[in-house]
Amino acid sequence: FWIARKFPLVGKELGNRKQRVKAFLSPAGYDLFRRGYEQFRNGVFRVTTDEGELVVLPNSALDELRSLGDDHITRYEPMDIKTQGNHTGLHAADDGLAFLIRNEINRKLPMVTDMLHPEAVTAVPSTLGRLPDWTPVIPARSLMGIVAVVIGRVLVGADLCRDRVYIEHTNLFSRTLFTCARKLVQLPRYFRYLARYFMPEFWQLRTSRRRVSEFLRPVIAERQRALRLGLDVPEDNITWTLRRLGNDVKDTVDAITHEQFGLSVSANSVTMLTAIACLYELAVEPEVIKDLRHEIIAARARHGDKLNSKALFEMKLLDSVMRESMRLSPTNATRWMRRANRPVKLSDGTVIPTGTVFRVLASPPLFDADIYPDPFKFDAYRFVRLREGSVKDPIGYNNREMYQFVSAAKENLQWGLDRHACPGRFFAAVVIKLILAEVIEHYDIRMPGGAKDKCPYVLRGEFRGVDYTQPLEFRSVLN
Ligand code: HEM
Repeated sequence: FWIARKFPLVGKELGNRKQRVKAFLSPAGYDLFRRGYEQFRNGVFRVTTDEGELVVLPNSALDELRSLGDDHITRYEPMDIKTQGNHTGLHAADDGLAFLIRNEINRKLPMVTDMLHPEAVTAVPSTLGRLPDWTPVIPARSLMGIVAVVIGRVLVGADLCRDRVYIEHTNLFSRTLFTCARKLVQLPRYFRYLARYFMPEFWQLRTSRRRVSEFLRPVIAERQRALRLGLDVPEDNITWTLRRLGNDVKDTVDAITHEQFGLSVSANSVTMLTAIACLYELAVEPEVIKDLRHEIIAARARHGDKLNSKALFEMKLLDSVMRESMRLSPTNATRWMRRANRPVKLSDGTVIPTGTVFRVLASPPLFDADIYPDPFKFDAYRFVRLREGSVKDPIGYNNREMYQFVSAAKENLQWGLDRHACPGRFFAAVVIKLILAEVIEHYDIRMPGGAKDKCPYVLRGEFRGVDYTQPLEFRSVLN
């Protein structure tokens, strides 16, 4: 609080600290970031949140911040506070996880896509079923399992990724971790070490860890035997990690279980929510669904009835829909949470003192009418036009491909930026495209009763996104 106090407060008129926290947690909270953006454009400001005073830096400061090293501004410490890594064991600076994503998944993306496509083709109809009439579906419930199976295909292989125990504990672990971390931060620091003995969430985390490692142990042992004998082995994370780590079964089971949970925490729910947000937008866009369906069928036909990497790249409308949907549901008003380990001096004279945890304003530029005309409208073709060059590029990038779904840029902080930009975004794009393609090709989607208006967005604190609790209606496309 004492460090943050030197920066101007947005929402001072809302009252004392308690009243400001209450306002932050209402829809008015989100507006504080827009007001800060308009009032201070290139200046630093602060907002009172339920987690304390949040220091917000302008997007323009990134030009200077991005040149500072990890020793100067760190991502890991504030992230570890969020996950309570010292207690839950899940640390942001996880080398194994980053290695797995950058060196295995990303390098083998065409192969990974070929592995995932059949999984999406099976998981979507087996979860949603055949729906001859319009049927209410809450996408968050159905898609969580589908995403876990599809991502699990890369982690634990074709046979295991559909196992109920595996899916249940992977999802349970992610949910429990964040509840556990939220409860821990409410406790006095010295008490947090004792919490593992009495907090039920810790028992759940331990149970999930134990169940998943018991589940993996025989598979890993069998895979090691096959590798020793030079037999053919499936390509998945179990094989990749064994090749990397060698033969120590105990460590390998621990390492793979740990990576498994690390990945599901960073990947499963955020990927699922990004995919689902598109369905809420499309529920009032039947013409766009038709165009997407043509695009999907045509791309598949060009590639021997497969949605491989090339086919996914060719589906520019789907890519545009995903980026436009993510723009309208950015979830967080700020991104790029960092802690200053030494003072940060900005060129306008502002000094961010040592120990300040700050974030960079991310969402107001996404609603800037100078960049995105009619910014609150869902325009499925917006990024198609920007990519193909049929409209002027408002930002003036060197390359129009910067308007792809996966492009990380200062004006699009949804993936972060530079060295810590999400390494999993290429994989996330593949998973989302494969699942959406399968859903869109085989199901019509609409609002309950065919209502013409889409669900209002939820605004609360830093959050802006679709209301994931609301049902949509699905109906099988009859051929
Ligand atoms: C739509 C889905 C996703 C979104 C919106 C997303 C968003 C982000 C963002 C904004 C960051 C940067 C944080 C920062 O700079 O402070 C990040 C980092 C990271 N993401 Fe993702 N992510 C997604 C999917 C995934 C997936 C599927 C994986 C794993 C395969 C993954 C793994 C990671 C990892 C390991 C980091 C840390 C990178 C580092 O510290 O260098 N993410 N993600």
